[in-house]
Amino acid sequence: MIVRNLEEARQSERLVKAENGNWDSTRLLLASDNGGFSFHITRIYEGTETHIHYKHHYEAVFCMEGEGEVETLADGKIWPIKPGDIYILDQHDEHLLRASKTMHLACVFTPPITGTEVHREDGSYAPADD
Ligand SMILES: CC(=O)NCC[C@H](N)C(=O)O
Repeated sequence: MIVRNLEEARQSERLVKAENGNWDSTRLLLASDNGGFSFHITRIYEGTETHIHYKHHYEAVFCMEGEGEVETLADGKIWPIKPGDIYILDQHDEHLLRASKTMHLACVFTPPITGTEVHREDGSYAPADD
């Protein structure tokens, strides 16, 4: 059994901030917990645009608060996102994530991330065995 608290985790190294200041993410469950997935609470700050391309991970993102949109680059489609929506990058979709109102997201990654990942130049996180 594991119990963790978001506010407590935000006071620790579990809180990771994007180098460009666009988002932060509190990694509540990680590869070291051996569950086969990781679970994060992410804030995407209002007025930001982030290029993301998880080539080595599958991610599901549930919006709890805020407002924004995802633009999938392969087809130029815009997907408005509001509380209650979930989007799933089942095709390792390259996309732009924009927040018009700071978004609070619950994110699940498989394979799990190790904890310190931030986006590389190409929008990806390093694969688990890197
Ligand atoms: C939605 C998304 O991928 N945002 C970037 C941060 C990521 N959720 C993470 O938790 O590392």
